[in-house]
Amino acid sequence: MLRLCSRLLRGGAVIGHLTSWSHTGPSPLRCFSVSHSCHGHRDYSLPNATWSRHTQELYRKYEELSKIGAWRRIPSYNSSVHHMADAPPRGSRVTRLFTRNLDQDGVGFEYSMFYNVAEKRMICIFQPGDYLEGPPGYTHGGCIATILDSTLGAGAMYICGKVMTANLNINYLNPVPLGSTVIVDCHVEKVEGRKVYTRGQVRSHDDQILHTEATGLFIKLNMREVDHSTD
Ligand SMILES: CCCCCCCCCC(=O)SCCNC(=O)CCNC(=O)[C@H](O)C(C)(C)COP(=O)(O)OP(=O)(O)OC[C@H]1O[C@@H](n2cnc3c(N)ncnc32)[C@H](O)[C@@H]1OP(=O)(O)O
Repeated sequence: MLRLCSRLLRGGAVIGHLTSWSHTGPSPLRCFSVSHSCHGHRDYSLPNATWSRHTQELYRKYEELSKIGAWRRIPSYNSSVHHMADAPPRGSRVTRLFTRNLDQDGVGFEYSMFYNVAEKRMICIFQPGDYLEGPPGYTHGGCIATILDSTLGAGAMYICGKVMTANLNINYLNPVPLGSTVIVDCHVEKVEGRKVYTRGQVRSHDDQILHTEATGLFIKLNMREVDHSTD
C-alpha cells in the first residue's frame, strides 16, 4: 500500500494532486481560491465559443450567485499539478488531466464547477461533446461516471483535502444526448473518520429529466503513508 501510494502520487493519479501537499493550511483547496490567471495557464472552466446557449445561461446563473458569495467557481487546468499553489518539480513526463486531454474545444468534456460552502455542494455544468459517444447520439456511460467521479471527488476534496475514490455506484436512468447541457449536482452527506460519503445526480439543464443518480465513497489519504524512499 505504501509503495502504491508513492507511485500514484508521483504519477499524478491522486486527486490530492489538485490540492497543496500540506494539510496544515486553512483550506484544503487554497490553491483553488486564487485567481485563474495566477499560474499563467488557461482556465478551461471559463466559457468558450463551443458552449451552447443553455450551458452559457447556467454558467451565468452561477457566476451571478458567486458575486453574492454563495458559490465559488472552481478553476480548471489541463494538468493536475497546475491546480497546486506549491506544485512539485516536474520531471520529463507530460501528464494531462483525463477530462482535459483533448486540444480541440467542444469535442470532449466541456464543464465548469461551482462550490457552495454552506451546503457542502459541488455542481458541475457539463456539456458532453461528440467524441464522448456511447450509444449513437448519446454520451458514453464511462464519461458520465467520469464527470460524476470528478464532481463528487472535488466536493469531498474541498472539505477533506486529499482523497481517492474507493467506491462509486451509479444508476443510469435516462441517456444523456451529446451536446446537451446537464447539471451534475453533488454533495457530501457525512464524514466518518477517513470516509467521506457523497451523493449526486445528473439532471437536464431545466431540471426536467433525471439522467443519473450516484453515490461515492472517498477515503482521506493519510499522507504519513506516502513512501518517498525510492525518490
Ligand atoms: C476539480 C477537479 C477534480 C478532479 C477530481 C478527479 C477525480 C478522480 C478520482 C479518481 O479517479 S481516484 C482513482 C481511482 N481510485 C483508486 O484508484 C483508489 C484505489 N484504492 C486505494 O488506493 C485504496 O483502497 C484507498 C486509498 C481508497 C484506501 O486504502 P487505505 O489503505 O488508505 O485505507 P483502508 O483500506 O485502511 O480503508 C480505510 C477505511 O475505508 C474503508 N474502505 C476502503 N475502501 C472501501 C470500499 N471500497 N468500500 C467501503 N469501505 C472502504 C475501510 O473499510 C476502512 O474503514 P474503517 O476506517 O471503518 O476501518
